[in-house]
Amino acid sequence: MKKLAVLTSGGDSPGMNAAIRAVVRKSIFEGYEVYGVYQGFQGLITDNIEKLELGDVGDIIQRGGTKLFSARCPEFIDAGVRKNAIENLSRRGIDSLVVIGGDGSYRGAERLDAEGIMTVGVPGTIDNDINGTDFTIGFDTALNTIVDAVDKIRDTATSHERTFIIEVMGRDAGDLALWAGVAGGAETILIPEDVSDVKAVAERIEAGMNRGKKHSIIIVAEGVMSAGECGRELRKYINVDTRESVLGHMQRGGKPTGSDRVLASRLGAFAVDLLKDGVSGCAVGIENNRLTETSFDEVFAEDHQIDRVLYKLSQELSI
Ligand SMILES: Nc1ncnc2c1ncn2[C@@H]1O[C@H](COP(=O)(O)OP(=O)(O)OP(=O)(O)O)[C@@H](O)[C@H]1O
Ligand SMILES: O=P(O)(O)OC[C@H]1O[C@](O)(CO)[C@@H](O)[C@@H]1O
Ligand SMILES: [Mg+2]
Repeated sequence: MKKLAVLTSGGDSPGMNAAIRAVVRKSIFEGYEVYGVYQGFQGLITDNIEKLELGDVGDIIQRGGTKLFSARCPEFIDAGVRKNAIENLSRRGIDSLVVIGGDGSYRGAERLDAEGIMTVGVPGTIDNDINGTDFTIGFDTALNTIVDAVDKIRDTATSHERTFIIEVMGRDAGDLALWAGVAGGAETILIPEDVSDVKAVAERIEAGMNRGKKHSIIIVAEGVMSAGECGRELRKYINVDTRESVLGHMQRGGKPTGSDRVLASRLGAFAVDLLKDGVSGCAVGIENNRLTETSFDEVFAEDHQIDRVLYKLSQELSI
């Protein structure tokens, strides 16, 4: 019987459980024996691998986090360490692997594929920073978590006539900041894909205040600077009552949205389809609502780009 394994790696993201469920159920549907690797690449090295049955992935589609746990495992860069991981799979007769994770996890997945384990990547990260897909699993949930926080902060910003600086995650990508800024009606969105001119931001806030505007929301992506740094910079140019709010890891938790559950289900099952057809060394994605596969080489070829049209719109709407 063909054997396939699945793992989650890197920062967890809401919807990873739905993706695990899809991989497991689709694999069994296709006649595979399926294994769960616990703690990402770490579990491959330590041989933390268990056979999964249909019932093992019941009652998880609605849960945040990952049933298989996740880890950052820096030593996986070492080919000698990976050899041990591959041996742990081969000993069980497992020749196919689904890696659910972000861009870093794809690096490990690409290596495993080159070294003899047929591997497909599924984009699971809140950062939305992966080429070959319009959306990553968890992005929509994190976006909604941020928007909810922004709405709440706006209430108190209005009452106290303050400028709030809200720092959001995204590592080197500005997608969460941009989408949350548009959805939350932020006055300013600072993303790493553009030059951040805090003096110009201060001038805009001042102009707004002169027009009678009482409060302001600035969303700053963590890849630009911290909320604290942004506040200090801003106060160099204007005398404004600011408060900073770092949303932190709450952005990674919570029930996945319906969209993330459906996306995870589609992508997880598609990854199994590809492996069944002998296709590997690639990542699955969704582009214009169509399921696509993109070779790891192509995924890595260029830096992830922000949606420039949406960014321009955000500027037009926040004057
Ligand atoms: N060059 C590489 N070679 C082999 N493995 C790698 C490489 N880069 C990263 N990895 C593995 O992938 C793991 C996850 O990578 P990383 O911490 O960048 O998270 P990610 O998958 O990008 O997810 P997220 O950004 O959402 O946290 C690393 O801890 C490491 O085990
Ligand atoms: O949970 P950790 O290891 O602190 O990592 C935080 C990072 O992980 C992410 O949440 C997901 O990549 C980033 O947005 C953030 O920079
Ligand atoms: Mg990443």
